Amino acid sequence: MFAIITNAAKGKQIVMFLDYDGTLSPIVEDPDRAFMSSQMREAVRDSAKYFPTAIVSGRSRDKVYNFVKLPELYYAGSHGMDIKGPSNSHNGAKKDNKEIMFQPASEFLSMIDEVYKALLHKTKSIPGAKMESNKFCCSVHYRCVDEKWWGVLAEQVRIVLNEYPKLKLTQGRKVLEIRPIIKWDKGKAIEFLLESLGFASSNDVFPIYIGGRPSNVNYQVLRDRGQGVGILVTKMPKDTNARYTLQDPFEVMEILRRLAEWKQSSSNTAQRTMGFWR
Ligand SMILES: O=P(O)(O)OC[C@H]1O[C@H](O[C@H]2O[C@H](CO)[C@@H](O)[C@H](O)[C@H]2O)[C@H](O)[C@@H](O)[C@@H]1O
Repeated sequence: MFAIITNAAKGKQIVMFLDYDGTLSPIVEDPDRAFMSSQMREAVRDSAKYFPTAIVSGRSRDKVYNFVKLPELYYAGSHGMDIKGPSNSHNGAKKDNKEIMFQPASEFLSMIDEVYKALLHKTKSIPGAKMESNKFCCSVHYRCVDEKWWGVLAEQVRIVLNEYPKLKLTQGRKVLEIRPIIKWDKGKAIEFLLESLGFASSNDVFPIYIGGRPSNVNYQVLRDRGQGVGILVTKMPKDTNARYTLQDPFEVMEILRRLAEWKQSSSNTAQRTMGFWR
C-alpha cells in the first residue's frame, strides 16, 4: 500500500485527513479517557510538517483539540460542523495566513443543548448509558450498557427526538448520535478544507483520509473527486468504500511516520540535485 500511495502522490501535495477515535487513539470504554500516545502525537506532528493535516471527528472541536494538542493542525469537530484552521501554516497549503473558521450549524446550538439535557434526564436510569455533548451534536454511548437495555435506551432517545423534527439520529460504534438535519457532514468538511487550502479544482493534490467507519461519506468524497485514497482502520474485513485498510492505530502511526520520512528524503534529494547544478 505504501509504495502505491507514494507513487500516486509523486509531484502532488498530500493533504492528510485523520479521524480521532479508533484511528489515533484506541477505542476505550470511557470516551473521556480516549488518550493518544505521545509517539502518535509525534507522528501526527511529523505529518503536519510536510502535509496540511486535519483531524475530522464527531467529537467537539475543543475536546478533540485537548486530546491532540497540536496547534499546527486543522480541526473539524462535531462531524465537520465546526472547522478551524491554524493561524499560520507552511506545509504545502497554497493559501496561507488566512485563518479558516466555519460553523454551518450554529443556529442549532441551543436546540442541541436542550436535547442533550433532555436525554441526560431520560437516560440516567439506564445502567452504563453515558451522554456526551459534542457542541453541534451529541452522543448517547451504550458501550457499557447491557444488551438487554439497548431497546429501552433506543426508545428513550426516539421519544425525545420525536419533539425535534430538525434533528436526526445516526449510529456509530456503540453510540447513537443526534445531529441537525443540515446537508453537512465530514465529507463536506473535507471538501471545504481542500477548497480553503486552494485545491478546489486542482489536479496537484492527493488527499488521504484515514478513518474508523466502514461506510463513510469521507471515502466517497475522494472517490468522487477521483483523487487520493481512503483507508479504513479495522481488524475485521468490512464492507467499505475505502480503498485500503489498516489494522489499528499502531499501523496508522507507522504509515504517518513513513510518509513524512519519504517526503523529507525526497525534498533532500531535490535540494541536493539543485545544489549539484548550481
Ligand atoms: O469521529 P467518529 O469516528 O465518527 O466517531 C464519533 C464518536 O467517537 C467517540 O466515540 C467512540 O470512541 C469512544 C472512545 O474510544 C468509545 O467509547 C465509543 O464507543 C465510540 O463510539 C465519541 O466519544 C463520540 O461522541 C462520537 O460520536
